[in-house]
Amino acid sequence: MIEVSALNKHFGANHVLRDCSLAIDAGEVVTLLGASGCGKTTLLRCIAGFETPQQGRVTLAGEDVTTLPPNRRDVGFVFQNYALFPHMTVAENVGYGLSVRRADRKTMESSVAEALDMVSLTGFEDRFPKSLSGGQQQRVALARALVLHPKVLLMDEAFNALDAKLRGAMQIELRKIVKRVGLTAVCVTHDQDEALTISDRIAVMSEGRIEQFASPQTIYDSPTTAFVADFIGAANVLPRKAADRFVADDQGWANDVQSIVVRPENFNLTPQVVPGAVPGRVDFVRLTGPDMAYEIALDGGPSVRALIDRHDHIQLDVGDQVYVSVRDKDGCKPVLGAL
Ligand SMILES: Nc1ncnc2c1ncn2[C@@H]1O[C@H](COP(=O)(O)OP(=O)(O)OP(=O)(O)O)[C@@H](O)[C@H]1O
Repeated sequence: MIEVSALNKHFGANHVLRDCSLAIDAGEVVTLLGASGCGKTTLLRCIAGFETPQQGRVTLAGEDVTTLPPNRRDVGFVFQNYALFPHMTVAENVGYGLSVRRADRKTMESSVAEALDMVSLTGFEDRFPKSLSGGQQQRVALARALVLHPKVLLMDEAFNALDAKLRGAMQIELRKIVKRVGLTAVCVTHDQDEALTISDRIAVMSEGRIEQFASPQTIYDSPTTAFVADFIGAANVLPRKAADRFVADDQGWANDVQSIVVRPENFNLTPQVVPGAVPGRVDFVRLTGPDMAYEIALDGGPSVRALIDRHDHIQLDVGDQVYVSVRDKDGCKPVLGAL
């Protein structure tokens, strides 16, 4: 549905996108995730038509749109600050795109009503943006994009203006709406929880490159690089030598593997000696809610993080001697690169 092929974008000497390629299926929700400045907004703007790459191609539904302006692409856009017109009512804001297209009054009224219904804002037609909550304003912005029935919805940090609790609720709601309508959506965020909540697939970006493009589960369970492992969820990224202490028979890891990733929940802690376990000392203990999070300084280094279910009833305090082993050797994942 959306195909981005070997995109390169420079701003002067700044090489912002480096050979970015993505094939996004119809009906998929994809997130571009990465730290500030990694190029995710620029990639979204190339898909929208606000930027033109120096090299590479963007196709939408099979049509090469690389050099077409935004209004000639069938895309809807939700901006970070919603960009609602303050002097227009909710209905006028939502209907704006239709009035530009000179839709007749009847079509306009029924389309606006339909779009407001999709975002659960029926009855808000005559209100002005400033009288709405942040979440309601975001829904108006979404309705304004949906009213034109675009093939593709693009969203740039669309949840930033909301407080943490509302943000979580709106992420779930957005995903439900997009799935119900059957849209293809591409969203930019720097927030890993948001990416995990709304996405079918996540493109993790670093320094203008797409490091990995896969489902949330694959990204979490099988990251391909040390960067991705560290960016999504908590991870122990261990030098290969250190990991060999836990996984003696080295699992046939390839030669170019530099690091091994062990998620904190894959470590087991025991106060008594266990065959194959590595001795260490508890450095820090923290309650996370359902789990206890431990930092353990292994004898001879390095430090590792372990997450233990409180139902396991392991009582360990700072300074205690402890033995660290892995629960599942298959959960020790070889990755490229190091931290
Ligand atoms: N119009 C522009 N002119 C010059 N440089 C730009 C322009 N737009 C973006 N850049 C530069 O390109 C790089 C990537 O910016 P971009 O906004 O794509 O990153 P981002 O990952 O979305 O970051 P953020 O989360 O902070 O928005 C940055 O170094 C930025 O300064």
